[in-house]
Amino acid sequence: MAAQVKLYDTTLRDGTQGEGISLSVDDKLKIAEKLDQMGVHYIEGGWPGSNPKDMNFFERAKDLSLQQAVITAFGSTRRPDFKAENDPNLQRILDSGVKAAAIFGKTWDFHVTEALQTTLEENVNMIYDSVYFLKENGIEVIFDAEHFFDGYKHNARYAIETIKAAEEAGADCVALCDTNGGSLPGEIASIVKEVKKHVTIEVGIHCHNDGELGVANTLEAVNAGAVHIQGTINGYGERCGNANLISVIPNLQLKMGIQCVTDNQLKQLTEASKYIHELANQIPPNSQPFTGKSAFAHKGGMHVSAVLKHPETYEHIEPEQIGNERRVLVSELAGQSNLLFKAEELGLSLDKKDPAVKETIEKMKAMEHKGYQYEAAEASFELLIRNGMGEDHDYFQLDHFKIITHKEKDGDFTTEAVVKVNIQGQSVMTAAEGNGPVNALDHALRKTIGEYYPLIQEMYLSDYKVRVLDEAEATASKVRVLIESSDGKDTWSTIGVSGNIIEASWHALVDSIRYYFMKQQHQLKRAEPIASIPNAGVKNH
Ligand SMILES: CC(=O)SCCNC(=O)CCNC(=O)[C@H](O)C(C)(C)COP(=O)(O)OP(=O)(O)OC[C@H]1O[C@@H](n2cnc3c(N)ncnc32)[C@H](O)[C@@H]1OP(=O)(O)O
Ligand SMILES: CC(=O)C(=O)O
Repeated sequence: MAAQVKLYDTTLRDGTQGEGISLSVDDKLKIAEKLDQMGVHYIEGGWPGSNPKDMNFFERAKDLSLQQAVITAFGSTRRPDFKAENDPNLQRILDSGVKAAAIFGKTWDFHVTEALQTTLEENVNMIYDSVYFLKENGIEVIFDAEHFFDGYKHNARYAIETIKAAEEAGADCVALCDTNGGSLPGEIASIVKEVKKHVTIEVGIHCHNDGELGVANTLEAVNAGAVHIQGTINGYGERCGNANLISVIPNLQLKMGIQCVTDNQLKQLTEASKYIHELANQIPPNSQPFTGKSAFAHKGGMHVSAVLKHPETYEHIEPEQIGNERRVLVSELAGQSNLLFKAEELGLSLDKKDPAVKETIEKMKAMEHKGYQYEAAEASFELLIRNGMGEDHDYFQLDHFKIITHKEKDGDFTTEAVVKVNIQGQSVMTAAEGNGPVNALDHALRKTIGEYYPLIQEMYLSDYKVRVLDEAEATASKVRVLIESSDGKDTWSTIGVSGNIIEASWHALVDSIRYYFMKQQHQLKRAEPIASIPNAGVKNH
């Protein structure tokens, strides 16, 4: 179905004006390809008059084979008292070889006299001449009416005069900008409606998010007749960012019935959002609406119970429509529905009436009260459920461990750990060194049980996090250790809590190994029977 509105993405220009966002030319090209696949109609690649990187982007973008998106260059109107044909900024736009350009001009009288320091009349001429010059050179022109809403509120007559000058000079579209991001939805709607009485060309919208209304203001503008929609992926942009297209698109399509991309493109939204976060070196916020990890994550037992009966009880759309998924979290706020959902997800057949359901929930709540947080440690939680169902994954039992840390004045810091465990009735003891207590403990435990379970060599610790649970108690407080492990293919997280960081680490470490052995049970071979090894039973290194 044909699009009823046009999506204009400015991630590569306004998005990079956001603090901490910097993209290489390669990144920009990859993002441009992704935006095209997503169904975006215009991709603002940068400002050719600003820097050599942006110029290089336009040069290399000529080799992209895009399905539909038009690469667009950004720039400003000519400088006061310059001829448009002599203005270096406008010249760079022509040099970039684009078919479309967005140029911004002043529409707020205060900005004309105070920032540009020119006359109101000269500013109108700057707009007219610049648009005319680009149109004369065969370029589609979008006039970005900078500060339009603030300008309109201060001097409506002048603001309208500026956009009429752009229209008369041949602009194809006038995009009304809420540059300072402070307007309210009602103001946006009434001003867009008013503008539509004065111009006949396409009206567009470009909102910033300073009042956290970037998306709402954009949707209001569309309701009032705007058909050209500017925004950025994930809402990157100057100060608090721009209207987030990742939210604008599904709101338009699924709530307002305004077609802008195909249903298949809509399903790529979550993947596209993450991909662009990755290239921009940003950690995706879990709570990002629509595409965040938590956008369809249900934690409260009451919610889970209802969602399992009818998802729409606590979901505003079906997560699959935008390529996201429903998740159920486990915590002290869980009810039996959370547990049953998780069990099913894990392929465990657990009946609602099974006493293990109630017992496991009670045990989990008691552990959470001690400081455990299973939401972040799904492997430990799986062990807890399986344990509740009567499964035994106790591959070894601790007898004791000792850790000695040695530091000499101005000398090296060394740590040794000795671990003694029982494996299938045998007692085994090993020592190992490490660069700290947890590392030494990990090495010693691996050596000890490695003789029996060589599989342990396949897994390793990939992340280790410690959180002090009651900072007020200082060194007497509890610590929560979260360990992430991997075998190069999968990762899993386990947890330990104790008043002692080493004991907390031990619990997380042991859960990690148990979980891996449980998952790889088919490969879990035991080494030579210990009785055949001379002096078997106790090994001292
Ligand atoms: C609302 C927006 O987001 S607009 C986009 C803002 N983005 C950026 O600024 C990023 C890219 N900018 C740059 O690389 C640089 O600012 C450049 C190359 C464009 C200009 O650099 P410089 O020539 O050193 O000027 P500088 O940045 O200090 O100031 C901007 C000048 O443009 C003028 N100007 C501002 N808006 C306009 C306009 N719409 N039309 C013409 N001139 C303008 C300013 O009055 C100022 O002129 P002045 O130097 O005579 O005071
Ligand atoms: C043009 C632009 O980025 C703005 O006015 O915010």
